[in-house]
Amino acid sequence: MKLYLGIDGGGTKTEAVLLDAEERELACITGGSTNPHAVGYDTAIAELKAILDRSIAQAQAQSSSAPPRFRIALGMAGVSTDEERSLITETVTAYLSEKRIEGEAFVTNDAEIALTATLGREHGVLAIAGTGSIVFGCTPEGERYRTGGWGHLLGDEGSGYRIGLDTLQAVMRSYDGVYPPTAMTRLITEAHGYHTITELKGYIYQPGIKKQDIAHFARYAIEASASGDEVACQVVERNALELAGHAITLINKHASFHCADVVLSGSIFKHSALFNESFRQQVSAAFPQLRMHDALHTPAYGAALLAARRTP
Ligand SMILES: Nc1ncnc2c1ncn2[C@@H]1O[C@H](COP(=O)(O)OP(=O)(O)OP(=O)(O)O)[C@@H](O)[C@H]1O
Repeated sequence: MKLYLGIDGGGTKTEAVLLDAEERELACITGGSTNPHAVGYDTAIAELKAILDRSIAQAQAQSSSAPPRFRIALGMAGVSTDEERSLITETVTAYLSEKRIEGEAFVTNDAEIALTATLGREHGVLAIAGTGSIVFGCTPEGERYRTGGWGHLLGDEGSGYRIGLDTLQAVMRSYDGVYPPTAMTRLITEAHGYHTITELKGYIYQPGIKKQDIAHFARYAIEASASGDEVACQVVERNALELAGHAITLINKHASFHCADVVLSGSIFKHSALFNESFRQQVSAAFPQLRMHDALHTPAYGAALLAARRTP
């Protein structure tokens, strides 16, 4: 019996989806971040092995006959160079042999799995706004292009991280009177049990504060902007326009992208109507023939489809 496991390793969480030979979903497992640039290699690999343990235990519990054979596709945020891909492939291959499990693994990227999840194919344009951000394009002939995706220090425009950082800076500017009062201040003080917003300083400058801790604050801009808060709307719209600029640059790189399907993926597109709409308007104004789609299925499901359909 052959089973297909798709893994979407994000900056905040990792999701695994298990499909049977008929591409029916058997299980969905979630765990912590497996992005080595967000949590470090040791933690990322330990988390990946824990997710493999749980996925394989679920698969074995559901297969009554002979032990299943696995094909595993991993779409990992932050794993983009050949060296990084080899390291993850070797780690998973060694894991399978150590556990005496029959199977093979290959690493794709978080863009290809998200495109496959919605379009059922790997060509098209994808904008991801999750903890990080990237715009990715693949032509029908398999040529690949990307804009952004350089991580939180070098890029990540329009990401949860950047919106989170802008949110933190905006509430401090509002406290100083540089910006007008904003509902984000109350949302943060209430959620964190602060008496005053200045307590943020003690939290943010603690050692060990990570990219995803900053990205967490994006939710306050998203919530306040939904009620029309001026400062929050500016934060959200500015980031949507920055990511739209990346998308327009990417689309300009190849004629086939000018009338392509564009998939909008990641929690920021999902949870912020303002972000989603601002992005769509800006990009459609430049390329009116594009077809925009909100992501239909999870990227982990797309990874599992790739595991089923692509030979490593
Ligand atoms: N309910 C919510 N409301 C508003 N924002 C949210 C919500 N849930 C998550 N977010 C935002 O989305 C970010 C995570 O997005 P997502 O789950 O798409 O990323 P990820 O897959 O972990 O990361 P990536 O793919 O970028 O490495 C959080 O950091 C937060 O900023």
